[in-house]
Amino acid sequence: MKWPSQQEPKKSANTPARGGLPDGRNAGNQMSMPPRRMWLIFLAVLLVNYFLARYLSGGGADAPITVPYTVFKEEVAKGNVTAIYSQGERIEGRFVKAVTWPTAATEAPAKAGARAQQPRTSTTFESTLPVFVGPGFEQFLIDHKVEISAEPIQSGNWLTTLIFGFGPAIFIIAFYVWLYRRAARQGGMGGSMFGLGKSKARRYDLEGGEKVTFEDVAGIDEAENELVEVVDFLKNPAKYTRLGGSAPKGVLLVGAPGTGKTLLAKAVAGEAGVPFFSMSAAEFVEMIVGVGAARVRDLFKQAREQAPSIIFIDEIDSIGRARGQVAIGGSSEQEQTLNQILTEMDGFSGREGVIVLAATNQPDVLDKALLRPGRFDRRVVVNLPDKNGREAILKVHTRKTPLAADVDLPELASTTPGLSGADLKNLVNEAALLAARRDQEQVHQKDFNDALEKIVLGPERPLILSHADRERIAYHEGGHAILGLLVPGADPVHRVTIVPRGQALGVTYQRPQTDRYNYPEAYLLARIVGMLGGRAAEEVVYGTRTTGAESDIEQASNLARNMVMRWGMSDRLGMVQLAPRQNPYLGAAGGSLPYSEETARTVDDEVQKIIHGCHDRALGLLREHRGQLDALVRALLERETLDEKEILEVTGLPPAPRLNELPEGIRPRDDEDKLPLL
Ligand SMILES: Nc1ncnc2c1ncn2[C@@H]1O[C@H](COP(=O)(O)OP(=O)(O)OP(=O)(O)O)[C@@H](O)[C@H]1O
Ligand SMILES: [Zn+2]
Repeated sequence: MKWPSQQEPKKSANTPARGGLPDGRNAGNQMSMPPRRMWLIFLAVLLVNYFLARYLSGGGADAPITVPYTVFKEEVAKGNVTAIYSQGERIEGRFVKAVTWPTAATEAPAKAGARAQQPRTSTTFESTLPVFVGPGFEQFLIDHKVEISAEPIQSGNWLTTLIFGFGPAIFIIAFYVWLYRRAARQGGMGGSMFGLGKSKARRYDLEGGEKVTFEDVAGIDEAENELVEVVDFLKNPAKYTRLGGSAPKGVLLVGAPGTGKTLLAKAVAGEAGVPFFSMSAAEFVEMIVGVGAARVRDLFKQAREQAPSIIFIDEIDSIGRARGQVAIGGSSEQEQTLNQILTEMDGFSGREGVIVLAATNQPDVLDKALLRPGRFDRRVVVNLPDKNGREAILKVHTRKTPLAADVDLPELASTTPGLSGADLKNLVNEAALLAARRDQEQVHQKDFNDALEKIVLGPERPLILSHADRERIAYHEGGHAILGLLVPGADPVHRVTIVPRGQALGVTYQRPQTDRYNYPEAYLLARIVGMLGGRAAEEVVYGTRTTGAESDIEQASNLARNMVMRWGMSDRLGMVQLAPRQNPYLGAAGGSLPYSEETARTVDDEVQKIIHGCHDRALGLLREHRGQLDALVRALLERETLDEKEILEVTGLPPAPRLNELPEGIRPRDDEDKLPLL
């Protein structure tokens, strides 16, 4: 049994955030026609070819009949042959009057094993001369006025030959030409099939991609503001270069996945009204060495021809890794590609009006050469949106969604810390699908909540649980929830459920009132008390323990360890850094800092002290408020899911007093000081 609780709707690794969505930027990736259908067309073409050939050769009235030499000689003797053409032993010829062969008479004694031939009538024939034909043969023909022709007799035959001989080849070639044209028009496959060195860059605006403007970008205002200047430059390059100043060439967009880097780049192009060439860096590098560099050249050439324009290189870290650090194999190819990008960027003056935007979520691994002046010397950080940002993004994506009156976007924004723009877009989409499935005309708040739960925890799991199990789960979740209400400084409890979902058998959601960028110690302790509340409730009620607290224990231990090792919250150890800071984009960083064994023991002691203290506090509070806990559990067993209002109603508890909140707007600089979410 495992019921990780108190999950914050943090972005989970398997959030099906982006990908399946109609995103426009993937449009050029695939041919619009599935390969299977192309094979069908190919087959059809071959079939048509076959039947045409058969018709012309077999079905035609003038198809020659094959006659024995004796019959041929007879017909010549009768004066019924006008002309022949001979090549080696084979002769073709034309009758005066059509002849039917084989005749009914000759058919009967047909030799066993001889191929049965259907009687046919024709004015042309073929035959084979026996080797013993003497010199008198020619005279014999002349006597019977047979013209000996220098050219093949069967006039219609060249077509047959052509189709038989070259038809399939011609059709195949035509088919490929057609395929290539199509692909070239789409800018997709043609590149990889026929011109490896062609960049597969897609001109977004030509693909029928909707024009994106800053209107479509929300919640990342700082990044947006920094790009306004780029737009201005593209619109009016002369203004900048008039006094000899040089224009921006490269801008690096840094931010977590799904924060809208691609969207921003498109918006810059859209605002400036210039072509947008986009390409993922991973696409540059193929198995064949040298291809990457050629593609880069081609990409820049295209962009320059259509300047002013924007080149967008996604995931630049996949080729821009510091040289020499790349894993063996493929490294030289990456290096070449990277060098080509550097060369191209040095090559244009900046007056040409080509601006290169590149995106990455790992700026620290990039080769320093990429970041030098004249290259990607500007860096724009795209942060995960804060509460107001999330609200704005939800507004953008619900523009076309019919929302019911009960939908509270600010509330939704406050329950979704850690979600990116792409996640929020996905949330709106899931909620709309859910509402449609429920035959509603509008999307309700409940649809959003259910969609969020599904995204964060996975779909509901139909588990058949005994009454005893359900009760135990209800007490566990009830413990988390009650403590969330009782402990000063804890996040408000937003929702409790004992519906199994994904890995969890039950969930208690708490939502921060504001985005916090700086966490007071009391808040951290309140969180640990809440995390330990599930197990504590089980102990108070049943006096026994289960495995259900595994992920609670994991989270609480991590938090306590960070308090001691990173945030100087142990009096015994003081403000000594014992664990490295975490990369905000990569989660926990590897490596550890050196310290003595004695310190290690002290760390363990201090962590244990925090955990034990919080555990005792949880037990004490729950014993004291057993009545409220029982009431909450009764309601949970009955209704399975309770929201904030219902929880306060059934427990009769007032919302817990809050610690002083940080004023909104206090933000860390860039990506530096943001505490990793817990
Ligand atoms: N700030 C935002 N405002 C509005 N929509 C957003 C925002 N951020 C992301 N989205 C939505 O999410 C989609 C995907 O975002 P986008 O591809 O721009 O993210 P990204 O940062 O480039 O991600 P990746 O690093 O994975 O390439 C966008 O098309 C857009 O619909
Ligand atoms: Zn729990």
